[in-house]
Amino acid sequence: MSSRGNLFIVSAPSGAGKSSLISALLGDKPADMQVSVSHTTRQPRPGEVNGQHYHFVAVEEFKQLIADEAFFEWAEVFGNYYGTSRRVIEQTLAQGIDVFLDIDWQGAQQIKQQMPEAIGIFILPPSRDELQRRLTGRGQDSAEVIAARMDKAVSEMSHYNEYDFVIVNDDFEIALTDLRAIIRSQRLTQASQTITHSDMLKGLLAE
Ligand SMILES: Nc1nc2c(ncn2[C@@H]2O[C@H](COP(=O)(O)OP(=O)(O)O)[C@@H](O)[C@H]2O)c(=O)[nH]1
Ligand SMILES: Nc1ncnc2c1ncn2[C@@H]1O[C@H](COP(=O)(O)OP(=O)(O)O)[C@@H](O)[C@H]1O
Repeated sequence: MSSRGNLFIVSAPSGAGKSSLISALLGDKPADMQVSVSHTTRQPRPGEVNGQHYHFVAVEEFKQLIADEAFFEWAEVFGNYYGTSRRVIEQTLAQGIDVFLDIDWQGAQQIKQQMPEAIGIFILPPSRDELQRRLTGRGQDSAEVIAARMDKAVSEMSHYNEYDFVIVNDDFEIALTDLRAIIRSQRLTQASQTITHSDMLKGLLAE
């Protein structure tokens, strides 16, 4: 008997390292974890693949998906729309696979309202200076976009206390170990396991 997967929400200010952490976590494609691929109306960055990093869609298409109630949650971030497909999440969780949502605090609030058992994880950078360095070092955005992202970072970070867990991504390997520990501990909760109904437990507790 397989149990339902856990839903993990991972949020952070842009540049804090959440994509890197999620990629490292799912690097060798474990069968029991998947990252949700969002829809967005923003332009792809160099190297981004449609259907892999995001489903890149036009504004009209996104609005139609909203009207069709196709999204579990959606939000406007940096002037673009982003949304999480409801059907894919439901199907994946039903297969017993854990799902990771890389979404902002607005989306996290919507998910928590609909699914309070979802686990919220917030990633913080060690300092503002380091955040600026990482955004610049990534080399994917113009100076103007980076300045806008830095402005947004402070308001984004003010939502850290709405999450169940907070990870400071200073040393990458430590942050990754912390992330793995959260997932592991969540899988060991009774609610995540079918252990209470298992033959093993019946055998252990039999009079
Ligand atoms: N609410 C919501 N936010 C999303 C979704 N997908 C991505 N985001 C957030 O949108 C913000 C911008 O993402 P992106 O353009 O990829 O830039 P990045 O933050 O530099 O990786 C980040 O905070 C993401 O977590 C989504 O489906 N829903
Ligand atoms: N712990 C870390 N120390 C130094 N650089 C990091 C660390 N974590 C991530 N980075 C780098 O910072 C940049 C932003 O990381 P990224 O994962 O794209 O952030 P986000 O998805 O949160 O926007 C990338 O160039 C990444 O390699």
